[in-house]
Amino acid sequence: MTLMERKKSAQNLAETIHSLLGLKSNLTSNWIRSVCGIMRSLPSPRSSNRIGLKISDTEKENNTSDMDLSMVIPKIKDELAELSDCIRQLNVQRRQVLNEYLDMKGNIRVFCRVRPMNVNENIGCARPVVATDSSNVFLKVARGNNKSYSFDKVFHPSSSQGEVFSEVEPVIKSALDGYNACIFAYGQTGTGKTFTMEGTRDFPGIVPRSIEALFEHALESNCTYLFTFSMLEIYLGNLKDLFVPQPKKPTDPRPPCLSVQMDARGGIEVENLVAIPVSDYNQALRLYKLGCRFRSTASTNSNLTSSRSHCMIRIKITCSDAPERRRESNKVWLVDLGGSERVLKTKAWGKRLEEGKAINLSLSALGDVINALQRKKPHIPFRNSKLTQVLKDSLGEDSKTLMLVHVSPKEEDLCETICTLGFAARVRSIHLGTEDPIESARKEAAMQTLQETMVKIEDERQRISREIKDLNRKLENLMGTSPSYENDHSTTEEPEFDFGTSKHKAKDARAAPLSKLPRFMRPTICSQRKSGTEHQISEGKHLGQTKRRRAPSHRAGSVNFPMKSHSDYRSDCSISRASCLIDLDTMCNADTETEYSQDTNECDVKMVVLSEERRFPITTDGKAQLDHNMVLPSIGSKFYSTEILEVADGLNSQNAVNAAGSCKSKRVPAVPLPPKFRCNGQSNAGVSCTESSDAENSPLKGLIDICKNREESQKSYSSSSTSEAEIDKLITPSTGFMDTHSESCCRTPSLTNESMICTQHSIDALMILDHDSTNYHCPHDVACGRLDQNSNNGRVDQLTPMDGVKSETHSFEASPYEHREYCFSPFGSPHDSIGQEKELGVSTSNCNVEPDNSNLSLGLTRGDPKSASLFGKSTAGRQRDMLRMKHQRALFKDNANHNNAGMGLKRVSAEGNTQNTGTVVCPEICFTSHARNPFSLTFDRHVVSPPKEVLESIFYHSSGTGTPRPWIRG
Ligand SMILES: Nc1ncnc2c1ncn2[C@@H]1O[C@H](COP(=O)(O)OP(=O)(O)OP(=O)(O)O)[C@@H](O)[C@H]1O
Repeated sequence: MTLMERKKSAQNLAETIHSLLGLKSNLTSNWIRSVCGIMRSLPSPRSSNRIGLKISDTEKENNTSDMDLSMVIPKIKDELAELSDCIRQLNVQRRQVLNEYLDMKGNIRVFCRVRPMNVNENIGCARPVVATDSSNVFLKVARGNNKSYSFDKVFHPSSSQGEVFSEVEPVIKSALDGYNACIFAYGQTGTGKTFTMEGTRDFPGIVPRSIEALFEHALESNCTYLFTFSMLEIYLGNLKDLFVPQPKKPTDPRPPCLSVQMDARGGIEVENLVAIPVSDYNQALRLYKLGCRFRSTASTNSNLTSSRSHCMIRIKITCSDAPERRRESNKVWLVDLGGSERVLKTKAWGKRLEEGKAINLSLSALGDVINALQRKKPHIPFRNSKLTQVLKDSLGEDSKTLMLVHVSPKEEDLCETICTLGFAARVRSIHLGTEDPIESARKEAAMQTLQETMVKIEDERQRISREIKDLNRKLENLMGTSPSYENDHSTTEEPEFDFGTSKHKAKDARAAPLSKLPRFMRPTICSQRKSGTEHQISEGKHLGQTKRRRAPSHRAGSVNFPMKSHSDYRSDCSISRASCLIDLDTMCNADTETEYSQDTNECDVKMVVLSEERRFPITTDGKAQLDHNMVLPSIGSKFYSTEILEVADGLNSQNAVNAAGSCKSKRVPAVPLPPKFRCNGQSNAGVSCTESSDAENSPLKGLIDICKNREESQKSYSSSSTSEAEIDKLITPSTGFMDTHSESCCRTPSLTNESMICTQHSIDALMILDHDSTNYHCPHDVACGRLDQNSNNGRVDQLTPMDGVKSETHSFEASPYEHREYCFSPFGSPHDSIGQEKELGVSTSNCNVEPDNSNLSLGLTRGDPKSASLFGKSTAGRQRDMLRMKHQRALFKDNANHNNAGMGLKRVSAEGNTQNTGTVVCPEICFTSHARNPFSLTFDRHVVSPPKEVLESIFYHSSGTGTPRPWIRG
């Protein structure tokens, strides 16, 4: 037999056998075995794989030319189709099992996360009152009278972000299966809700991880998904789209408020909410960061960057080619709720009080709703708040809900912790000991079985995936083209639930040895502790951990709007009807306020029909109009027709808006002044100044005039030599004012020596630990009046000659994990000298006083405070800066470039420009620390303090107690 004939006969035999194999049910296994034996004995045998033909590479090389490809290829394709069907069925099974598993766990699950003590709390008197195991929280209320609360899962203080997300992951997974999902972070203010949801650059929270997981799973799937990303906040009962540019000035037209609509099937839609399609993780993250910038945050007694609203992220998922999905279009809500707060404790007033009340009301309404859902009550009070209205179709039986309750470990927060845990217990409807042990054991066993089933399904999927991969490769070789079965949805070697492969994701070291299991099924640190198999791994310490490079999120407050009904101070935004219900003078606390939820009528579902002009306000500024048009949905968009915008358009327009002056629109919380310091005729400046003839005689008059002239002529400072000369004259100390050598400070408060008092108090009250007290002063609660040159025609009449000088150098060390804004004033704390504490609320307001002759050189170093470096001072620069600091804010930023010893001092001007500089001269220093590690700040001060009456009209410090100071002495 020639080689050619042998090949031909082998081929024919193989084909014959193969066709017979199609009738395999009629053939005996012995017969197949013997035929296969014959085939193996033939030259260049063709081995058979599962049911098809397998051609070795060498043989392919030799025989491709004469093989009858038209026979082999269809068979491989048939095989692939069969395997794809298998995978599809396994997917359906997996979905069912996952859903069953989640149902058993509960469609509404409540987790608890206990915040770790921060450095300041550790060194202070606070002692932790919260102890946890994997599902219980124990409160040390009194000796022998501990309280305990049970949760679906408890994350203790050392739990990592990855651990938290591992419990959230199944919900995200089931969102891809078409279920609506809702994940909340609830808790007292300052307990770490934003940390859990947003996280930091190095410790990304649930939002970035969820986005990433969604895209990863979608990629692995064989379906085509469309994701759209939206962000809104509920601020004082109003829905605000965080992607719509906010007005830069109070007079600018405001974008219309969003309204909630319901369709015939009970689906909820937020009308006009901008939804931007995103196709990958990076796009979504960019949008998220963008939206975060417009969130309303403010400083309170409890948290320097307190969220004053509920921030809601909506990811809408649409998939039309997966009939097995629960819905064609569904949504995931990720909600960072505003912090519940006891108004009496936070001492909030005015704006902050209203915000706190609005937050408490809606949280109470949310608790009512979830409780009613849990108890399967016939009436669910969705209409009691905007929050619950928006989430109506995402809470309930057909949805997955996760509530992450956050508590503080501090003793002084015990009351709030009890309230929070009580709320959680109410939501969960289960208190410790009320669960039937037999029933829970049965449930545990069933869940265990489901877990095992899922693992089996996952194994099978992987095996078939590998086969598909092999066949595809062969097909490619035979055809010389890419495989036609590219959409095999399980081509990856990784288990479907393992997210550790993403290039964006910080890898979880614990994933490796337990990779057999989906991550959310792997034991957590808690359970490992319980079972004695604890891995001593904490977040950030993993070897080889890939850090996610996330830019630090920037926060900015909302734009100020004049509030008519409260004319004695500037305020922002409108007041909801809910907040109006409550008398501002009433001293309530959070506990009593929660009773108001049923009275709130802020939440009626309404159809807002806006005129064209209102939807698209025509401004004289063509660009502004363009911005709005680019981002707002189209006029014609009706209910359920939220326009989908191009992500690039949205981002571009936002960037344009930001560049145009987002810094300008940052919140500058205004602080009302007591009547004695308020002057007639001035309302929009924090401090009003009557015109006084004394001003004409003021030694600062020259300086004031210079400023005025400068504004009028719009000249740059540097170009005005006259100005500089005059400034020089004014600021140069003549009678020993500028003592450049540090001298020891007068520490004896003496009303007769105001300059010393002021200088010392500014440090004592704002920065230095009060060793005699168990409490700390609240350094950030600096309320500043404004001497607004525009509104006051440039006169700063109350400033009188300077009468003191101090030069000091101090070094401090900030605590880690701070993402805070600090303010301090070289003028000092006047409340002692005034003789009474001013309970004027809190603010980290800009200080817009005229440049005085205080001079600060600021330097920032990382790590060792002793090695703090000072930026050099340049006389010329200082003079320029002194003027520039008017209406400016000094902002420290943790530079990404760690090699830079100075770490970069960035100044943000009123115009939004930033410039690196080494010297700051300003009457008040405000800066934001994004530092994760301790850093130190060293400054030289040369303060010439104004006399008491000037201080009284400019600065007030609230006397917040109990709030840990962000600073410790370095
Ligand atoms: N698990 C944690 N690990 C480390 N730091 C944390 C943790 N939780 C919270 N923090 C820190 O505590 C501070 C307050 O947290 P955060 O701002 O997230 O609180 P919040 O509950 O969102 O407050 P609010 O409701 O007022 O907005 C932040 O500096 C944050 O970094």
